[in-house]
Amino acid sequence: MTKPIEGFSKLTKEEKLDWITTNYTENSEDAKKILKRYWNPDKTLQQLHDEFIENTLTNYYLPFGIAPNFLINDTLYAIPMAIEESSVVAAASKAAKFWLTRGGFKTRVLGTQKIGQVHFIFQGNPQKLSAFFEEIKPKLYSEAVPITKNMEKRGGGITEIELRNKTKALENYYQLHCTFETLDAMGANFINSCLEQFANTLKTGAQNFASFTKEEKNIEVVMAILSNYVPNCLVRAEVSCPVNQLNVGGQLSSADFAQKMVRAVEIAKVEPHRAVTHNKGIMNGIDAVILATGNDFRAVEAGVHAYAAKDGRYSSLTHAEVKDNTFRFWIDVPLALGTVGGLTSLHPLVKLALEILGKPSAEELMQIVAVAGLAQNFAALRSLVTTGIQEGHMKMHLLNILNQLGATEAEKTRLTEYFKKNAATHSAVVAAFEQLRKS
Ligand SMILES: CC(C)(COP(=O)([O-])OP(=O)([O-])OC[C@H]1O[C@@H](n2cnc3c(N)ncnc32)[C@H](O)[C@@H]1OP(=O)([O-])[O-])[C@@H](O)C(=O)NCCC(=O)NCCSC(=O)C[C@@](C)(O)CC(=O)[O-]
Ligand SMILES: NC(=O)C1=CN([C@@H]2O[C@H](COP(=O)(O)OP(=O)(O)OC[C@H]3O[C@@H](n4cnc5c(N)ncnc54)[C@H](O)[C@@H]3O)[C@@H](O)[C@H]2O)C=CC1
Repeated sequence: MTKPIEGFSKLTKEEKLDWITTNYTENSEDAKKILKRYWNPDKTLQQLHDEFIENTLTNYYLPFGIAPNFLINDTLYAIPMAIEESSVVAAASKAAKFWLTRGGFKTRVLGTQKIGQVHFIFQGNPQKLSAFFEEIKPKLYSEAVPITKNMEKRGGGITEIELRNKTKALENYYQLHCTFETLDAMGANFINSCLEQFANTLKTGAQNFASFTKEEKNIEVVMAILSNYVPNCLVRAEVSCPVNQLNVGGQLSSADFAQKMVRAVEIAKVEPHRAVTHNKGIMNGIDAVILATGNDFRAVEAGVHAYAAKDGRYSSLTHAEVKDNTFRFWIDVPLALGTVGGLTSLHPLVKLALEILGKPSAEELMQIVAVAGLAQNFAALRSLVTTGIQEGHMKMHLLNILNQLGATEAEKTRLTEYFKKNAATHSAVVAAFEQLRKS
């Protein structure tokens, strides 16, 4: 059995490779070859990537693709997407092309408020705590000035600090609930630094607050951390057109298609099992742009799903209606994004993705990302209510299956042709491949 290792973090990269491949793989030399194949020959670039995280062994590639033809507020964008799943980029591109001739996407930022909290335990009189809070509130701001002064110069900073009594939820639990404007930064580090300063001011201030008893002076700060639930850092993206312009081909009339789209959204609104998949489809688009632009997809995912459940039941992030013969389809989504900070100026591909997008501000990026989510949902629903999802998805997935089977280039060409006219299920692809090899 492999023994635990002390000091792994201190080993060199080669030593780490030796240890992991010797102890956890069947063929150490083969495993090392795989890991090293992904090293970048440019040593400086490789070192940059090594230093993004800890204990780096190699790089993990994701395809970086482009979905063109996105008309957003009358500007044409080509949207970079980093994702492993086939058909997502094609679906986004198809939806962009569809709406290009129908007025494009309209977007607006509904808010940019970020949130952070100092969670603390206070055993004592709540009125005295309120009086104490009013007294130290100016100090909370002033002692944070070394952290906030540059952000304030840019027009951002701390926007509010509130004392919240949470003792009904948990005995003696209070919080400083704080809001921030972090402009083009996602803001995690800025907010956390401010919160840790607030925590110090709070604890020190309590020790010196004359009307507190000895016990009341001992405020216990449990933690100080930003919240990834940002319902007021919100963006709306929408499309609309007269129903008779919704011609999607096939048997379905434009009116029936519009009606089915609305029904599909209504089902996702009331049925959590469907809502989760519906929103997964939206996140196909959102995450891909978040990754390509070096943003924090875990933060976005956590916040988006909390928002989808804000009314007490997990529900659709998109909405659809037919009113006065107009089909309208829109999304409201919370997105705390950065176009400065984090990886944005470090990762060469991230910098390039932002350049392709016209070096957007964080607000502009919020709008682009929301559009990617909406487009993805439109494409998926369009397939679901017409041909079914498998036709298009399997068409795109075909090459993955053929690669798994070890098909040659000539075999891939023959089989791609064949599956233009035949339904591509996994078993059908395997059968056609085997047949081709026999013939
Ligand atoms: C897959 C398509 C686009 C095929 O659609 P199609 O009609 O067969 O495509 P087409 O060959 O007629 O081409 C039309 C346009 O689609 C795009 N397109 C088409 N093919 C490509 C390609 N190879 N590479 C790049 N772009 C492509 C491209 O914009 C192209 O225009 P052009 O470039 O020719 O001017 C369509 O069937 C579709 O949109 N399907 C939906 C796919 C989807 O949603 N995939 C996500 C994965 S499934 C999932 O995870 C989520 C889900 C579905 O469960 C969510 C939910 O349930 O709500
Ligand atoms: N729970 C979470 O989501 C957490 C996330 N993180 C990570 O924190 C990182 C993001 O933190 P940030 O503070 O955004 O990045 P950061 O620490 O790189 O800071 C960005 C800084 O850029 C400066 N700046 C320059 N021009 C600006 C402009 N126009 N607008 C605003 N600021 C400008 C500001 O000083 C700002 O604080 C991400 O990598 C994220 O993964 C870290 C801790 C927790």
